[in-house]
Amino acid sequence: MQRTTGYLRIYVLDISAGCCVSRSALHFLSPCIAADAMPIPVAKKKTTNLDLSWPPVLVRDDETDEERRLRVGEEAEAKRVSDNIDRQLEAERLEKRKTAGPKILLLGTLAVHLLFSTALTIQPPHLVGQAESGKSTVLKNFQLHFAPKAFELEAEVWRPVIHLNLVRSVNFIVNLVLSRSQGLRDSIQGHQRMSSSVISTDLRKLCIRLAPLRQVEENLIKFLSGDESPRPDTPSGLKSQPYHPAKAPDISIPATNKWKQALTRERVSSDSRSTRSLDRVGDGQSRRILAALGDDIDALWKDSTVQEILKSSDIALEEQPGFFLNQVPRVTSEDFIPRPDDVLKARVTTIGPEEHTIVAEKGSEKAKHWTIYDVGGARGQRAVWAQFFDDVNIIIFLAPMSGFNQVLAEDESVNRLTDSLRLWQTICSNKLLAGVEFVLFLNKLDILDAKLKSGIQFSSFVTSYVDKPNETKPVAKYLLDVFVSLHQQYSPRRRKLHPHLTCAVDTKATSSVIVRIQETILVKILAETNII
Ligand SMILES: Nc1nc2c(ncn2[C@@H]2O[C@H](COP(=O)(O)OP(=O)(O)OP(=O)(O)O)[C@@H](O)[C@H]2O)c(=O)[nH]1
Ligand SMILES: [Mg+2]
Repeated sequence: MQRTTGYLRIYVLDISAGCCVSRSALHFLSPCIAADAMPIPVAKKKTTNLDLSWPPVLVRDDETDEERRLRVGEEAEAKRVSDNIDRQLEAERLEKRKTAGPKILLLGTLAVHLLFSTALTIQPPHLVGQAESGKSTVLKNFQLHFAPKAFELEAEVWRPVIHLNLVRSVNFIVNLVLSRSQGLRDSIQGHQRMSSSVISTDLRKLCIRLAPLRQVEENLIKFLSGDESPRPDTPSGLKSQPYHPAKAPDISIPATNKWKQALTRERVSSDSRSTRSLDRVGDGQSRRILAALGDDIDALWKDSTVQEILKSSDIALEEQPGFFLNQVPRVTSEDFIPRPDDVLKARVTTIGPEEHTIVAEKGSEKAKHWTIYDVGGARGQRAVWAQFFDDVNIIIFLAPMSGFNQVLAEDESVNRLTDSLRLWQTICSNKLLAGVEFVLFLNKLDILDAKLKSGIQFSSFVTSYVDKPNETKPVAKYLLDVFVSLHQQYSPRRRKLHPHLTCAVDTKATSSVIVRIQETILVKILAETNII
């Protein structure tokens, strides 16, 4: 229904027999029905000429006593039904109110990029950019914090994703080693090449023994995308990416979590821990191959030549998403059930906005619904993101501090930290969000720490950081100050900012941050309802 200037126009009207329409809705519609659903002028001031009483009285002049008795009976019944519906609706509304919880929007740099290019018609410098800030990982932390049982039940569903993460890392290394071994062109510019003679026959043989993992990668891709046909690039968005010289490829699975739902159903409908049911679920064969090759995978990762090749190529696989090579025996064992920290480390690129409802399992929040919107980086999804602005209590913005020496995957001329700062400025200055409180996660503190400890100089990339110690604490404090001052400078009006230095894969530390976010939301709600 839509109100146009001076007219009430009904575009969709379907009141079929048995259809539940509340009295208030019928009140509103009755004049239009009487006017054959034609546009009618809406009285601007006086509406008394419209009979809005219920039930609508359509009494014939020649009505007999019997007809009157029937009509009055029908009207009484109609009123009873209508009152019932109203009561039901009110009860539903109250129930919903009881369980309705906060709404949170998770934003990281890439999502904000695209979102604002639509909402404000600003043409951002780069339309594709930085992902991996940790949005989905924070979402998992919320799930673990509020609904640990549900999280644990779902953990097994992540196993094929973790296996795919692992297999892709292995295939990446094998590609790298073989390319050296065969004297193929090294596409990593500016890095020292190793001569083919450095690769021992044993290492070459090890790589050949691991060849079946290519097929495992294909199988897991098909399995997760629900695709039966052997295509390298499935329409579902889960892509078998080409070999990249410096990075093990990510997995992209479309939003809506269909793969998870499908796998959860399979898991629930069978005893998935038995080998028979594993075959039925579909990843049984991949698991058996991985279990058989576990020792070889471990040997590959621990091989000194492999480590040397990675180091000389400036590739720190352990800092890349979806890294499981340091836990090969456990992850490749046939009875592997992922632990919460494995699930947090599992990497799937989010495509499209996802709405997640978490039903709190315990405490004062029990049965409360937390709605969290996790947005990803797909270009085609940008138009729908703006709708998530409505009604959110809090926006969590994630900026990975470890990105100071990295560039965007899709635009190598842009530093990741610069990109985060620009987007933070854009989101802070957005008028639509003037009334929304922001939680800032300066994330990946652990990776920042590892990088600085390995000798990478922060000031070489952030030249304004002069003569200060190359240590985690002062660097993190410096970044925090920069983000806070941008927020102060660009917010349309004063508002609170809740900044945190985080490591989203540390569930304990993140859990205490979530408790603080809970308190923030509570204070905000109380303030809005004038209780404080
Ligand atoms: N070491 C470390 N890894 C992290 C941290 N936060 C996230 N990660 C990892 O970084 C990877 C990317 O995180 P995601 O949560 O998938 O990133 P995202 O922002 O959702 O990325 P898109 O979905 O592509 O937009 C995952 O493998 C996480 O486990 C952190 O604080 N420390
Ligand atoms: Mg994500």
